[in-house]
Amino acid sequence: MEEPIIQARDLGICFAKGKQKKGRVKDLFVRRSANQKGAAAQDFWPLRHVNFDIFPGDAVGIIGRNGTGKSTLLRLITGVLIPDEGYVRREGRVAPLIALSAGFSGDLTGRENVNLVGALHGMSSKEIKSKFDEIVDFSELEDFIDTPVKHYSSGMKVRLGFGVITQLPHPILLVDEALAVGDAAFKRKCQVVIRGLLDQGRTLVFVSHSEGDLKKYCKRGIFLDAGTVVTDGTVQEALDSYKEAEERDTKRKAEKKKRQKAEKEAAERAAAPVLVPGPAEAAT
Ligand SMILES: Nc1ncnc2c1ncn2[C@@H]1O[C@H](COP(=O)(O)OP(=O)(O)OP(=O)(O)O)[C@@H](O)[C@H]1O
Repeated sequence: MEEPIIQARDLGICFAKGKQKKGRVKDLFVRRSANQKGAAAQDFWPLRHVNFDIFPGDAVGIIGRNGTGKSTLLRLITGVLIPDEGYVRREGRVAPLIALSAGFSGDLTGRENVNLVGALHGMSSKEIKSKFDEIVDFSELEDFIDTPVKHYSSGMKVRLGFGVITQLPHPILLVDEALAVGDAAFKRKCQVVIRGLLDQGRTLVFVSHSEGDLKKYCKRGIFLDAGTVVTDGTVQEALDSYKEAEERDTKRKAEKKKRQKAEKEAAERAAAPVLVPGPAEAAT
């Protein structure tokens, strides 16, 4: 049987509310389990007991409401975050487009960032040189390639990030909402590139709120809710499950509002003074 390229088992991560997650490198030396942490009351688990297998060539959409741990899951897959429970195992390197800027340094120019990010992801200077024109051409930043990235718009950063990251030869591509900021022409170009990578047998894990994009790229969908996998099936099944959860939630909220309104009205009625007719009124 084929081996998974990404495997998550009982995966969980704990954050402290109001605090930034502990640093990765420090964490390698000071490793404490979630249960041993001090401010347990402040701890929360955006993801817990998450299990899945992703196979080479899969294109998987990660679906879920805001704050349900989709980006956190991608960060766990890349190894930027370390789980507090369970594990996520990767067979092969990851090309991550998980932040708008793809890890760029604002003070460096586009050109310097291409060299830096390419090198950080393991490209040799010869490889970067050979891909450079294609990256600049794709991102349409010829006139701005020597401008510091901090002066780029979010769309420009994503274009350059997409250009660099999709040139990496790594078998796993992670994309987090990167297409959301692009205009229609950019989206069309991305579609061609992503299709090409999938045709080469790359594996895609794709976070998006766009049903259209999810259906365009992914056959499979994982719906995350309340920190865990609720549905792992076709992208349509995961989307249906997501919509059902949304409808249930909207209904629950409406019912709660109605109940609160009724309770408030009843309390107001109970507190209102009872008007007793005076003797003159009573005589008429
Ligand atoms: N580094 C961090 N430190 C502490 N809490 C964090 C950290 N990163 C994310 N969180 C919290 O973890 C939860 C999950 O966040 P995450 O960004 O993974 O959600 P998401 O599903 O990607 O949301 P969205 O759809 O809005 O992008 C949120 O409550 C968020 O505030």
